Amino acid sequence: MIRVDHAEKTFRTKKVIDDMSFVAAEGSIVGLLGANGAGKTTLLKAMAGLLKLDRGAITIDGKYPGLPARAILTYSPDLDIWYPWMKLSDAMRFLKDVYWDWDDSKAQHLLDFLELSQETVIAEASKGTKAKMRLLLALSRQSKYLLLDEPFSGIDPFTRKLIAQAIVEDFMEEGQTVVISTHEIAEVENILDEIVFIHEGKLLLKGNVETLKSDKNKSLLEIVEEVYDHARL
Ligand SMILES: Nc1ncnc2c1ncn2[C@@H]1O[C@H](COP(=O)(O)OP(=O)(O)OP(=O)(O)O)[C@@H](O)[C@H]1O
Repeated sequence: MIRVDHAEKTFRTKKVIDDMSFVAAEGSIVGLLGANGAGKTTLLKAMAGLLKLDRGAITIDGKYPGLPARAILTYSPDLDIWYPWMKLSDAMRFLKDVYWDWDDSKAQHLLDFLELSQETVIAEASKGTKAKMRLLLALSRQSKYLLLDEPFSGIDPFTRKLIAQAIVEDFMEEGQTVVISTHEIAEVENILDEIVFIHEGKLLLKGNVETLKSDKNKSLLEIVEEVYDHARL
């Protein structure tokens, strides 16, 4: 379980995470939703141990982010982290050398499904292809916790839906917990179990997607838009 407990983070004078608390239960897919600048990446980085909170705490199965939790968590950032000369095969080899949970057969399956070539130089690939490569590199590890920052950004809407569904049906590990930050609410609402909707660092709405939808008799996008409009008044 990932537990976020009264998390706070300020950059210079701006509070970008403000007294945030929620839980990502084991085996669930949680959508971290919010407009540009809401604080999604900051929160994911704090979960991954890449930045320190000013107040509050995050734990992953009771362990603090960073080194203690690294063996059970994969963080896939929304940017290129590879050297410009690296081919997809170089990045795959690197991760295989570093992580014991790299799964060769899953990587091969993902190469076929996402129609990727190992020979492609990552820096030279299109935006959509880079996004698919990031997904392959993240999903080929069998880690218990998976943090995906904007995994569908740059992928066309038709393919997005297909990939989102495949993540759940074909590529998720048993009991794996996935946190996905995204703006693409309509395309992913079918795969999400829970949502955490944030705005300017504050938590506006959290809950089970099916319960929220049946309580309000609306789509997830409509519910989130309503809450967002209300918060901006
Ligand atoms: N290192 C930093 N120094 C100063 N401010 C920062 C830093 N990183 C993020 N911020 C600010 O924190 C706020 C939240 O940024 P964050 O990247 O977490 O938002 P986001 O929800 O991921 O946005 P987007 O959807 O546009 O990617 C923004 O106002 C951003 O400018």
